Amino acid sequence: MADALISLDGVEKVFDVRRRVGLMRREKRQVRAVDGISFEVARGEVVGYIGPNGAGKSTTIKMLTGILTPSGGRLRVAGIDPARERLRLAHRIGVVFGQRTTLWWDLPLKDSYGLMRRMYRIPAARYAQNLERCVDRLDLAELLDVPVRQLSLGQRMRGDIAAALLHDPDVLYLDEPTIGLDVVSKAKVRGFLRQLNRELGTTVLLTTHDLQDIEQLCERVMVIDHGRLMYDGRLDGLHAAGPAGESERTLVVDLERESEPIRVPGARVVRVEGPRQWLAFPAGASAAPLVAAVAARYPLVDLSVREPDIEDVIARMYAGRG
Ligand SMILES: Nc1ncnc2c1ncn2[C@@H]1O[C@H](COP(=O)(O)OP(=O)(O)OP(=O)(O)O)[C@@H](O)[C@H]1O
Repeated sequence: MADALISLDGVEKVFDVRRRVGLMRREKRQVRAVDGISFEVARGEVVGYIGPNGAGKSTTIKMLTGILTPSGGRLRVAGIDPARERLRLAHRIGVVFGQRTTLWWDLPLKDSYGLMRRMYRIPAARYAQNLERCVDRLDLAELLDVPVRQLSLGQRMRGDIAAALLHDPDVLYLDEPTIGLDVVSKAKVRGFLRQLNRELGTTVLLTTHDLQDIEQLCERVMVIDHGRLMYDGRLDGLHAAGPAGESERTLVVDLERESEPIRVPGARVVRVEGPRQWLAFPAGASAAPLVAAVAARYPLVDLSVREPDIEDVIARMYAGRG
């Protein structure tokens, strides 16, 4: 990739773990948290990095920030080896951990930002401009004088995102940025990130368990499991990556009244709740003949088609390859 901002080549991270077995004995064991991962991210991309608990996502992000040193392989961010030049890298990246704040708990938001300004030696004009943009777009004006500990989770998250952007990073790492937020706050955060990428071309690497984050923000996803890359490509391609023929869509049918499970060719009933029934059919097949068949034989009130759930598809992908 000519314009790769992030590149990993066979990156590994092995942890030595000591475990007590019985009363006296200790057992030494190695955990391969990241097991030979290679990928590149171009400037301006928004990439989702997803996988089940313990897959190795946080370990990868920690290596990309220089917090952890890889056990093997080669890694570069903006041309910098993160573990060797962590401080230089800090000026080029922004990091937001959903579960943890980088702000000073007892200080008003604006004082935290002032400290960031000094830490990163941000020139006054640039600082003023970046702060104004974040305050405006993230709705922070009313919150600047409030100590961080008094902010709600959604407000605190917006405050954290602003803090990560004051020094104009090329790359933003987001680890679960919408975890625990209500629907309105999630929408605000996602909207801001889309705008940030569109207007400033900031490259984003996003770790999340919320598949709506991925659907609304990322054109490309990488799926990691047991420290290995299982999939790297477009989101819609994930469906095709599942075991052949298993990806399904669902026809949700509302009948006039409760009835026996619907019987039509090419679909099977997977759930019944009162007058509502769910019929699964192959994702590649057209819904039209199915809808016609149901409408011809059953008294209908309403119909809708549900696309395959990405979480299901990923689960199936793991099951198929595991
Ligand atoms: N400091 C450490 N010492 C020992 N083992 C670790 C350490 N950090 C992570 N691991 C192990 O490495 C593996 C990958 O963990 P990691 O936190 O990267 O997963 P994750 O994909 O971020 O999971 P989650 O979605 O739960 O945050 C797990 O088996 C974990 O127990």
